[in-house]
Amino acid sequence: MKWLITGASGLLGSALCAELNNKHSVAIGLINHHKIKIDKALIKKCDITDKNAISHVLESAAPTIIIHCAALTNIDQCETNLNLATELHVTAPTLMAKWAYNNSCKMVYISTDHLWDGTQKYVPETLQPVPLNNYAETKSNGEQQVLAANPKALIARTNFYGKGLEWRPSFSDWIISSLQKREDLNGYTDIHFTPLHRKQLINLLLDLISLDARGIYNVVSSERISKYDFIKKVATKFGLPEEKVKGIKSCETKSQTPRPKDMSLSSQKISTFLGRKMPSIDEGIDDLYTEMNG
Ligand SMILES: NC(=O)C1=CN([C@@H]2O[C@H](COP(=O)(O)OP(=O)(O)OC[C@H]3O[C@@H](n4cnc5c(N)ncnc54)[C@H](OP(=O)(O)O)[C@@H]3O)[C@@H](O)[C@H]2O)C=CC1
Ligand SMILES: Cc1cn([C@H]2C[C@H](O)[C@@H](COP(=O)(O)OP(=O)(O)O[C@H]3O[C@@H](C)C(=O)[C@@H](O)[C@H]3O)O2)c(=O)[nH]c1=O
Repeated sequence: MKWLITGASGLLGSALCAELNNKHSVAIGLINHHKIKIDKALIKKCDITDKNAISHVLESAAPTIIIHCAALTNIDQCETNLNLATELHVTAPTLMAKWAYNNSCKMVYISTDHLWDGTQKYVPETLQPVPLNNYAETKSNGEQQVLAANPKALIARTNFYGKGLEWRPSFSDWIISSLQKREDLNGYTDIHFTPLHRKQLINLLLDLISLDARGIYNVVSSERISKYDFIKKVATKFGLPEEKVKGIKSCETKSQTPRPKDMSLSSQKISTFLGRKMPSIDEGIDDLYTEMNG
């Protein structure tokens, strides 16, 4: 199999390329501004807002699977640069999805838990998105257009953490480095999510792909947790000063961009499809501990 991973210099894409190499597949990773070396992966620079550049890569690489991880993940920047968010979340993946459909290639679109107004918990795949911001709006449009162009595509809605990159610290890096420096941390008690450790996410994605899953799947943990409780759990596991973590309501900090409060997704569909329960929060944090200390 020949894999094409967009966003190979990002949190998910870099780890995916590394994992695929462990499994003896050919992985081509696309980057834009940040150079990265990944053992045995072929890394190419390609600005995916350039349609000709994408078409050239697709024709010359001829992948059998595309995993679209590239995105504008800074939510505030999506508010000020709707065009770029639309290019990355809608236009480029739709072009890839069409190519994939015509060339017997599997298309996978990585989506998010950010698509609703945050008033419901454990949201199932069937609930119509209610986007609160440009990030959510463009990711939701991207899902729809990719599926319209390619009904065999897989859309994976997720939220994940894990060791970050020099230029891209992750949510868990933020927690660990702040507490290591004994800085105070404000953890939101009113924002809930169902995150996975990135390694778990990658294993689940590979399982879904091997079974040719199509349509929308939530790829999330089995448990919902507040950001505050998650931060406290990480602190406990890593032996960091828990007393530095303060519980606050998200409205107590100034955020320019509206964000959903409850982002928890239901894991029922994927559990039924794969025939197993999704990981718990503690299992994910154990994996984080192994990753950071292994
Ligand atoms: N991180 C998270 O907490 C969550 C992420 N997601 C989704 O998961 C996916 C992966 O996210 P994550 O790994 O965090 O993303 P990152 O922000 O870590 O990485 C973004 C990637 O997109 C690439 N990129 C940006 N602009 C372009 C461009 N014009 N042309 C080519 N590549 C470009 C970047 O390349 P470069 O740096 O080289 O410019 C980088 O490799 C995304 O679809 C995101 O929406 C969903 C839920 C939570
Ligand atoms: C969670 C949290 C964040 N913060 C701060 C840190 C950070 O700079 C800012 C935004 O936090 P987050 O990065 O968690 O939130 P956000 O930017 O909303 O992260 C999102 O990323 C994208 C890509 C997604 O797809 C989402 O689902 C979501 O995880 O708020 C706190 O002060 N306390 C907290 O408890």
